[in-house]
Amino acid sequence: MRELWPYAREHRRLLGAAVVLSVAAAGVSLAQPLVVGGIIAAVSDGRSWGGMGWALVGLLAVEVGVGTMQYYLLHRTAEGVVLGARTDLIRHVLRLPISEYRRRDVGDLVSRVGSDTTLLRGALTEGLVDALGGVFVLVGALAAMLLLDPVLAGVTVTVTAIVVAVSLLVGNRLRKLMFDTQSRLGDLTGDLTQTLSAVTVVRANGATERAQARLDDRAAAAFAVGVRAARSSAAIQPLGRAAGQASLLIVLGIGGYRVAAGHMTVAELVTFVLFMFLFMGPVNVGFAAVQSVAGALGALQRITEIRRVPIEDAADTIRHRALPNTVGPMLQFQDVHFAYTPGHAVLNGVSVSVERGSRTAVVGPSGAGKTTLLALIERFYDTDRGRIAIGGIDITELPRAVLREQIGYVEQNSPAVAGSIRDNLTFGAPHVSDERCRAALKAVDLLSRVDAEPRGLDAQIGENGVRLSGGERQRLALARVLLAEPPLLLLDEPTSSLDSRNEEIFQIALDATASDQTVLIVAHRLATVKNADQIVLLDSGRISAVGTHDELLTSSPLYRELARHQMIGAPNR
Ligand SMILES: Nc1ncnc2c1ncn2[C@@H]1O[C@H](COP(=O)(O)OP(=O)(O)OP(=O)(O)O)[C@@H](O)[C@H]1O
Repeated sequence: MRELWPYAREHRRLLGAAVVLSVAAAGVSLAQPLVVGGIIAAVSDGRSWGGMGWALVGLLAVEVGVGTMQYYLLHRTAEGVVLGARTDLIRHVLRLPISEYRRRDVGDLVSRVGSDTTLLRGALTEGLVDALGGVFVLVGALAAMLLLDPVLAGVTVTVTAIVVAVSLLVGNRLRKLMFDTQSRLGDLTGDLTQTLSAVTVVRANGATERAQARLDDRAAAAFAVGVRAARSSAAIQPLGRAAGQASLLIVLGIGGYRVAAGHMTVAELVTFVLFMFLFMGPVNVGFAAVQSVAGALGALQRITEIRRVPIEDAADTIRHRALPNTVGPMLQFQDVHFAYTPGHAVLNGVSVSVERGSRTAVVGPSGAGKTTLLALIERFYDTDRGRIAIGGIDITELPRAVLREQIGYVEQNSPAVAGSIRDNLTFGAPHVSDERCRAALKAVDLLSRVDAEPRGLDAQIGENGVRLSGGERQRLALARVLLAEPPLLLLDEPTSSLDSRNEEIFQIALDATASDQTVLIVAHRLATVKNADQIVLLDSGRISAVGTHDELLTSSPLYRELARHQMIGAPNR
């Protein structure tokens, strides 16, 4: 729970007020047995007790008032702590290295932000209220019991301590089991997320039953751990109740004997028993909360696990804060080596220069490493060896934000972000006017499509842009980078989903980009490639040839082969 202190610190004033109220509430509760004892003693002595009766009523009324405020303040603090933990986790999850999203189930990350923080909330709102509310009553009642009768107090404490020790042992085991339960739940969410995102593939392949069976297995795994947790925790509450009853019986037995022997008055015994009830109250609440606290600790462990993964730029050494306006090549790859998994090289000694304002096409067989090349420029991954420079500066020496400001990236499958058409267009340039948005849409022939929507630029495109076709998404992504006007455009098969008319529109839009914009384009279609200033032919992670279309047609058998078989409309056949 130490990990939560930074979030609690923000609310220390509220927490302080809640602690003061908790002390006051405990004082009010602890005064009651004394008043009741006084009333019994007065009745037995035949004295008047009316004033004490009213005092008791007053104490009860104050207890309700103080208790209400204390409850609110503690809940408010607990909600604040959960909010802090949640937003901090979200901030962290959004900044993890790209490799972490590939390595982990995105659904599992979602479940850590959703269900783990919810578990934490449950235990904190209940646990914090009960713990802070109860601790002063517990300590006060114990002190009063020790003062009243150390022997009876010793009996109560010993019985309770044995049961508490047992439940702490169980609680530790339970924390591990709850961690496992949450992890199995994360697996289930991960699998479900993946299945739903490929739901059309599942349906088209008639694989719904198989997908369900796999998800059922995941759910059953979570159930099995849940059952083990239930088995471990089943005895805790009955044990707690038994401890209370045993203490009561022993205290009543010994106390009754003492009263009979004249060593103790009835009023003292009743007062002691009332304090004992006050003492057992928080203890029983603690027993009842063992499972939810263990769940919260398990969830906290999962949250902390992600918080400990360094964020993307944690180890960056920044030597330049900005990109100076230099002459010379826009991009340089110098002997770049890279592997996603050690021992499986994807890029193997790539060296190439991209001139400022030039159009460079990257071509090559599927799996040659073309997309990887672009991902390295964006620093989604870092090279294993070698260096990539932008404007003469090693990209690892620039803040990633500065580097990425230089780049407009249209990905292969051009995912759309949640929100409206405008949100998608202005993602990279938040303050552009509607006129410029419309001009960019016109350039990619999307304006009439957007105008057909009743809400125009405000039309929501739904999660992943499901209301847009693949080609429309591609054109929207292109409009987005055109609007941001970055010096470097990275386009990964930007025309793969476009028909020939739209491909032509794309070419026109691309040709209209500023002449000082550098374009690096991964392409399969000859129409996109043949006018490039240079074509880089990648094969199995190595540069096989560099040159213009005509040069490569003459010099590279692989390029000739690609032109003949893969590129649409290859000339000279
Ligand atoms: N995240 C990843 N983790 C592990 N391996 C990957 C990852 N992404 C790509 N690869 C592998 O790296 C190699 C190069 O992939 P890349 O996507 O760069 O190829 P490509 O030339 O763009 O292919 P295509 O033309 O089919 O898009 C492939 O063998 C691919 O399986």
